[in-house]
Amino acid sequence: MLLLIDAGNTRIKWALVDTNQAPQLGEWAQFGSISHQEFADEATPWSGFVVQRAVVSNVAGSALRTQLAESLQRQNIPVEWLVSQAACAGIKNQYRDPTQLGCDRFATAIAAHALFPDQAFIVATCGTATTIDAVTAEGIFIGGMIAPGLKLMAQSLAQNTAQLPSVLASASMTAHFANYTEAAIVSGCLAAQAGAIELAVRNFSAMPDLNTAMPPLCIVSGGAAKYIIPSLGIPHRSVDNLVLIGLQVIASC
Ligand SMILES: Nc1ncnc2c1ncn2[C@@H]1O[C@H](COP(=O)(O)OP(=O)(O)O)[C@@H](O)[C@H]1O
Ligand SMILES: CC(C)(COP(=O)(O)O)[C@@H](O)C(=O)NCCC(=O)O
Ligand SMILES: [K+]
Repeated sequence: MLLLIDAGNTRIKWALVDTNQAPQLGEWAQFGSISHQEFADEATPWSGFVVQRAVVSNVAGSALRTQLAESLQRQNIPVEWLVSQAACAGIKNQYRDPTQLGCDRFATAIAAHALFPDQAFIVATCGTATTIDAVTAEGIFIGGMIAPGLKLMAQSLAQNTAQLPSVLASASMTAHFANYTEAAIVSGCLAAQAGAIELAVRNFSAMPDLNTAMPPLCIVSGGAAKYIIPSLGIPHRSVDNLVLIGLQVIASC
């Protein structure tokens, strides 16, 4: 089995790929996610399987990297740590320093380019942070935007004001003119998230040298996507676990 791990700043997503079955992208034998705390408490849901190698995207810092390295070493699983590069799997990374690009964003772009070849797209990953990245039909990663994630936005209001409570979104809530505080907070955060995504698509569509007749796709992923999508007023595709799909592409290179 090939183990794919996407260690984000809130959750660790994982998937097991049975490479003997020549699976399609996203066709996994097992997959799931655990919190950092669950992982710290020794939860390794992949440990019941025979794993030949692991490919890991870690953007959650060196302490988690050490925990992951030690855990995988205890299980005798060799690890390949993803580092963003200038080019890989059809993506040309135009970050000023290519290695500075979050490897989760790099893997996400690789995944979306593999799933939607010859398509320009904006890919929004709504996680701890919300990243919104632009990739041309030729696979050029132009660059992107980083904003606080939905939960971070709402928490920052609660932590930095005297009267605002801590609230979480629910999938039934959308950005609207709310008439009570909790809904007004969620609405404002949803409007900021959805508005940023819509602005990115609008601006990317207006770029003169996109040289494609097709308008860019809008692809949305990440743990908070289900809360933000109902407020999106533009055509979009919801695709989960793009980082893991990107790791699956990279592992097969
Ligand atoms: N009920 C909720 N309300 C708002 N945001 C939520 C809620 N549940 C999950 N989230 C969002 O999903 C994020 C986790 O999604 P994930 O893509 O796994 O993040 P990461 O990759 O940064 O670890 C949380 O940080 C939070 O922003
Ligand atoms: C922006 C991120 C924190 C997003 O991580 P996540 O929200 O998935 O935990 C991560 O992509 C990152 O650490 N990037 C490095 C800086 C950059 O991409 O420019
Ligand atoms: K992420």
